[in-house]
Amino acid sequence: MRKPTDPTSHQEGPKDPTPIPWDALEAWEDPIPMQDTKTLHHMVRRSKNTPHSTTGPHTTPRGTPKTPHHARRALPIAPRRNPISHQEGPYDPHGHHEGAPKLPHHATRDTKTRRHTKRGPKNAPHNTTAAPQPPPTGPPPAPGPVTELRAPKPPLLALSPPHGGRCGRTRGGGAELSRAHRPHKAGAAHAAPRGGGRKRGGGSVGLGGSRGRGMELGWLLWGAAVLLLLHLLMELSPAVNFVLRIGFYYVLCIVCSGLTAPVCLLVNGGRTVKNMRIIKTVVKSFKYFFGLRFEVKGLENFDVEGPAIIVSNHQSILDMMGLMEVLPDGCVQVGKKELMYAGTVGLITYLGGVIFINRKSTTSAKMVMAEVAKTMTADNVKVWVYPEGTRNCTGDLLPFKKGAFHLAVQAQVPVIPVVYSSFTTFYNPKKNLFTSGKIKVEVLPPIETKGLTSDDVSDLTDRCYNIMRETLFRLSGRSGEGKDSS
Ligand SMILES: CCCCC/C=C\C/C=C\CCCCCCCC(=O)SCCNC(=O)CCNC(=O)[C@H](O)C(C)(C)COP(=O)(O)OP(=O)(O)OC[C@H]1O[C@@H](n2cnc3c(N)ncnc32)[C@H](O)[C@@H]1OP(=O)(O)O
Ligand SMILES: CCCCCCCC/C=C\CCCCCCCC(=O)OC[C@@H](O)COP(=O)(O)O
Repeated sequence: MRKPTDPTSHQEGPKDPTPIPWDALEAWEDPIPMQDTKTLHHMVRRSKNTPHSTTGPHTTPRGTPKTPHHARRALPIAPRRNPISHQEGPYDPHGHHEGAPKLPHHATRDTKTRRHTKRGPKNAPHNTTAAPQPPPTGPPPAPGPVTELRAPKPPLLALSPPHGGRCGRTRGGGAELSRAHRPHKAGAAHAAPRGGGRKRGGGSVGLGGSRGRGMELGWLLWGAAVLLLLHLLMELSPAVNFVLRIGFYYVLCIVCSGLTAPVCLLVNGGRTVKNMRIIKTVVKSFKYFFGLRFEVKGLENFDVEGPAIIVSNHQSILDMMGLMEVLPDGCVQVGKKELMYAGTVGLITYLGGVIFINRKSTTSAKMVMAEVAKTMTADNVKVWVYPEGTRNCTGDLLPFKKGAFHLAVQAQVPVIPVVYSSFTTFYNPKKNLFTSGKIKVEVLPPIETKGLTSDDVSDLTDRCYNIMRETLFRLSGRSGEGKDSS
């Protein structure tokens, strides 16, 4: 591993190739990826250094990429290769699954079918208890060695393979379970409680349908009454309206993230910017729930050759909808690292390749940004930064932080400003205002940074700020304002 002699030298601009400050990056806390990549790193080291490991060959999954864990943490945006050490060979997220711990699937089946053993053959080959088992379908599963059962958890990138592996086994297991249930249903129907039989498999027709229909009607009426009450409360109280609408947005984000994460894992195999396409498709439907409309101009300005830094104003958590409305392909966002802990939302942002920064540590944030500057060109990604650094729903811009502009100058890539009109007419948490509304979005022409150095960053920041502020006021119907600001 390459070690720098001067960990602060990354600030010196593009002409001075920056050594990666490995030590400081190691110190950067990043629990979700760290946990997994540490395991990975540990496994890689052990397999390299101790080929005759006492824990056996299964402790290191075959196909594990030989990648420094901090490197993958910084910008793991290219799906099949190590985003920093590009020379280190192809990165195959699916490779882990070959070595993933394999539970002998009869273990799962045994616990679930023990109740139905009367119909099984007396000498079921894999049964270790006194009770016989139902006949196995297909070849009898071979229990793995103890070391397999104790193999370390595979890294997050290997949670769910796109082909075979766990998916295949799960399907098989499911089929056997349903077969195992059949004799139970047929033979013990008389012992089942009445309600249970009725609820499953369309039993309501045969078993007192009118009472079942009455209950269903009751539930429907209750549901309708609750909805009506909520509607009335929302009409009468702006606070209730706000809480319910924003609460619904949270629930939507959490639920959709939870549902989308497995899809991302199955389709793309792990953390990759490609997942953003899937996330975008889902999030683009959210606006219909809230009566929001977007009027977008200037999308052609995204068509720059190669990577770029996109900067935009940040008004609310609702910005996710606006972001996904225009997000170009191959673009990741810079986000605060606290997002990682937001349950399923944290998972989906992680899978989408969001670059997490620690706002409480300037040094750490700057180092992550410097790392991104190096890798974004090689990986050909665009990086979306909110230069205000926090949400601001006042209808104006906060002063810009300079991280995005340092990044652009270091990578010598253009800055593309994107401006969203003010939300204040339809969204204001202080006034409990959240109604439907129209948002105007304008993608402005790219600002070149070729030949600029770190000395030019302040000017670049001011230039961008002024253009964006002027545009914000124009889009928000406050023309004439903001022209003289600096
Ligand atoms: C399927 C259903 C899904 C449901 C929906 C769920 C999810 C959607 C999925 C994905 C979307 C995710 C979107 C995530 C969006 C998240 C948004 C945010 O989190 S915004 C907050 C985080 N972002 C930022 O803060 C970026 C802006 N900040 C900066 O750029 C900062 O500069 C910084 C790099 C963070 C550092 O900030 P800090 O306050 O610590 O320092 P200063 O800015 O004051 O800088 C100090 C000093 O250093 C110089 N500097 C800054 N950066 C650099 C650099 N890279 N290199 C060199 N020098 C640097 C700076 O100029 C200052 O010096 P001086 O004063 O002399 O100029
Ligand atoms: C197990 C823990 C469960 C935690 C529950 C999770 C709660 C969060 C769930 C859904 C919220 C959806 C948010 C979508 C992403 C929003 C990104 C965003 O806009 O973050 C704000 C950040 O830019 C600036 O933060 P601050 O203004 O500085 O603050």
